[in-house]
Amino acid sequence: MPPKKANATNRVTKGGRLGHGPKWTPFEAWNFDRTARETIPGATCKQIDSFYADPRRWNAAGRPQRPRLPTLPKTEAENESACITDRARAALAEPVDALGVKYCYTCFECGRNPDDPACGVQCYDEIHSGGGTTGMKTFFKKWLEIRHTGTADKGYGVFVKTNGRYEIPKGSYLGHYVGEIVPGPSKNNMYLYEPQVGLEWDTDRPIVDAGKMGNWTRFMNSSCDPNVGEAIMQIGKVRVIAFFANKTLKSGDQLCIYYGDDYFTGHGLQCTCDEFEGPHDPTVVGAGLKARERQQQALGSQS
Ligand SMILES: C[S@@+](CC[C@H](N)C(=O)[O-])C[C@H]1O[C@@H](n2cnc3c(N)ncnc32)[C@H](O)[C@@H]1O
Repeated sequence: MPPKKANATNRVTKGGRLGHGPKWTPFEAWNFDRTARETIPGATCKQIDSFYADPRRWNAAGRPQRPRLPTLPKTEAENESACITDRARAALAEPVDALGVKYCYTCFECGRNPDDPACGVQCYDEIHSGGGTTGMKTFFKKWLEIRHTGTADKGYGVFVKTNGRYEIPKGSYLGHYVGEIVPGPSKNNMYLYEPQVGLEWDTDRPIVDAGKMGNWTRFMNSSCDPNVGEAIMQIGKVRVIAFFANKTLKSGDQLCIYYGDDYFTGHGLQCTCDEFEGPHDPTVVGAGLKARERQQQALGSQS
């Protein structure tokens, strides 16, 4: 029998699945003039709404496979058995990190501390299903859109819908960064985030890589005066990088975070945000500083 021809195009269909991975749903965006919708070209990136860990990547890195994150435990009973190892459970039960810093993340849904047994995976489900108090899927569809910024360097960005009738108040929870949880150190790309997320084990920090799969937050560009701040927080048992409005967001505003001092120089790039004329290094006097001040204010106002 002749060998089967590998054909990537017919293996992946819209609405189907890529291997055992998440659902294949390419991102769509408005063009710059907002006259046409386009599927983001060249995007191998799939839309997902929770973390995904590919066992093959963990195997390749010689690491034991720990969490099965694509399907979060649905019940507390399941939570106790298959999905979370004893070690990770212990880490979660003891809300102190290796440096002795007390975690003080509170759950979005129930407002409880992560070590409170009453805060469970149902909280995470609520947020994603559009239930509960936040309904993130609905929120994005209603208020935000991905649109081309009109410049090749910045590519696509996230904007408050131009036809929105309301403003998004300062302090609003906007969403959180999801992607593939990969064993660190990961092959560098433009979409890596390196917090402690979800479960922690050994001394390795899992990295959230939104290069191949992620949600709309991966399209947020960087600004030296960001209107979106981030904080590590907790939804049920899952630790997340959550985004908040630093200021009131109005129709047409682009949502921007600050990528940090090292991002642009680290990638051999320059920032071209609207805050400063022409390409610039955010660490030059005033730029990175302003972003940090704004970030501090945002974090301060949450505690
Ligand atoms: C996380 S992605 C953001 C989404 C991206 N614009 C896209 O179309 O996929 C990061 C990349 O966006 C571009 N970018 C984001 N903010 C920028 C800025 N202030 N100046 C220049 N390029 C920026 C850079 O190419 C960067 O590597």
